[in-house]
Amino acid sequence: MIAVFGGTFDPVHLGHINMATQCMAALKLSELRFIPNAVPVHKQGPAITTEDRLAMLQLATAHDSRFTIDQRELERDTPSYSLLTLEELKAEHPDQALVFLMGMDSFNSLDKWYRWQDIVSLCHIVVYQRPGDAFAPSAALQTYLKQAHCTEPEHLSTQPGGLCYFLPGQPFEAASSTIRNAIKQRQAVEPWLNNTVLEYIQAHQLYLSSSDNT
Ligand SMILES: Nc1ncnc2c1ncn2[C@@H]1O[C@H](COP(=O)(O)OP(=O)(O)OP(=O)(O)O)[C@@H](O)[C@H]1O
Ligand SMILES: O=C(O)c1ccc[n+]([C@@H]2O[C@H](COP(=O)([O-])O)[C@@H](O)[C@H]2O)c1
Repeated sequence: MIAVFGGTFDPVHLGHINMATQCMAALKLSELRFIPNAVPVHKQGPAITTEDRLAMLQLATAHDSRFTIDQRELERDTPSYSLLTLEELKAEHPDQALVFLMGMDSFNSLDKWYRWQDIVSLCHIVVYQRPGDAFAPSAALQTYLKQAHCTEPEHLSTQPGGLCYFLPGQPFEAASSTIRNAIKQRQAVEPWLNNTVLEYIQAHQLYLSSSDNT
């Protein structure tokens, strides 16, 4: 199975690392690829440089060699459509099932993604709970779930894509936008960040400027 975790990671936080860790355990993965995007489709562009986002992702994932970083979206200057990335991965690994990990807020808006129905047939979707984001599928997502909902993670490796699994686990309250705002207001952000990421943010004075996006 090829499992990927796409995000803006601006910055990567412990909520991301928590869900990635839970996903690796539940799906018995030998690798989970973080895929930082370059040009987010549905939100403002990152507040900091690609180099800084990538450096923090490297620091936050360094403790586990099963976490890898796939930089392909950073090399494109067009919108970071997940379908393109998944199609490339499928072409590279035609015999492997594909898994895309996301939080509940992403799942609730999945039917707004570019060619979402092609995405959900190409890969399995694995969803993690997020505090403040209740399960709220649209009618289109409910229809998808009628045939896609899967309760056994073992089933994911038995077919190439098309299933949706809700990963159990403790929700973790953290959001990159909250962290960026807190830093700008000189408030504490320690509970949400890996120590090395916090040190990097402080050393490079990230997210302090009022010109940074929030
Ligand atoms: N605390 C969390 N719990 C569950 N899922 C999360 C959490 N934080 C992020 N995610 C999920 O991780 C993916 C990447 O998230 P992203 O990098 O945009 O971080 P974010 O915290 O949502 O950022 P922002 O606050 O700027 O919107 C998304 O699918 C999102 O739903
Ligand atoms: O392909 C799309 O239309 C699409 C729309 C919204 C989000 N995504 C992807 O979903 C992942 C999480 O997005 P975000 O905005 O929460 O960082 C990230 O990999 C995005 O590129 C993809």
